Amino acid sequence: MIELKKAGFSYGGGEIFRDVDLHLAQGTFHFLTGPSGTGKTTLMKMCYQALMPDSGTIKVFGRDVRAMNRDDVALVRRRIGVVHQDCQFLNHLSVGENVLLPSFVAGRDGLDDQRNLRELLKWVELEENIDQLPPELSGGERQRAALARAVILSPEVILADEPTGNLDWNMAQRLLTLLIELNKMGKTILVATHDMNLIRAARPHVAARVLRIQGKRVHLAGADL
Ligand SMILES: Nc1ncnc2c1ncn2[C@@H]1O[C@H](COP(=O)(O)OP(=O)(O)OP(=O)(O)O)[C@@H](O)[C@H]1O
Repeated sequence: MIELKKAGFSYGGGEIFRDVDLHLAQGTFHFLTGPSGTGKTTLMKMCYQALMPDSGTIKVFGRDVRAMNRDDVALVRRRIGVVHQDCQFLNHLSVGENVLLPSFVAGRDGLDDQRNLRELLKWVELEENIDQLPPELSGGERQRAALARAVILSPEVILADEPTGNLDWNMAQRLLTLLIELNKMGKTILVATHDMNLIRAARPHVAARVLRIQGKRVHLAGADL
């Protein structure tokens, strides 16, 4: 689904990645770890074309990102759901409107998605919160709303950036369970996290691989976590 070959990236003078190889095959579940500031968010942005590599290639759904025009990028992005580290809600819109936002941005008439909305909010246990504003939600509720928004267009790939970062352990486990459910439905999942306990908790339920950013490259970690 997403493949990086010898990809390099710098912010101005600051090199973040050099010769990164990465392959997220269909239906796989990966965790992405690494100390703060090593580039987890940056790598995710490269995967959904918010950032272009300076060198090497990135293929998304088999297509080289450099060969895509803006329309191609927009179409590809609908196939990738993103849970941003800070959720990125529009605080003047309700939870329901925020979850439906990708549908409006994609120019869909929204009817099917509105039918999906209630199902989706039920799935993340937020059906009572549909008319609330994002600032009125707890941290765990916000993360679950962000997950609902990431999957409203039924993407094939879900990228979640520290989705459990500010949550207590029970809430983190609930969110992990939702991500594992999505993977069992065939979705390809990449979760950036600092939390080794989260990775250990996933082990009995999903054959997740662990990627570690080290020395500006992405390494497959061993089983010794
Ligand atoms: N827009 C930007 N311009 C310049 N430097 C940036 C920009 N965004 C991130 N960086 C730098 O790039 C490096 C990687 O940042 P990134 O946010 O990808 O790391 P991270 O591993 O996700 O960190 P954290 O775990 O703290 O969220 C950091 O040193 C950061 O300061």
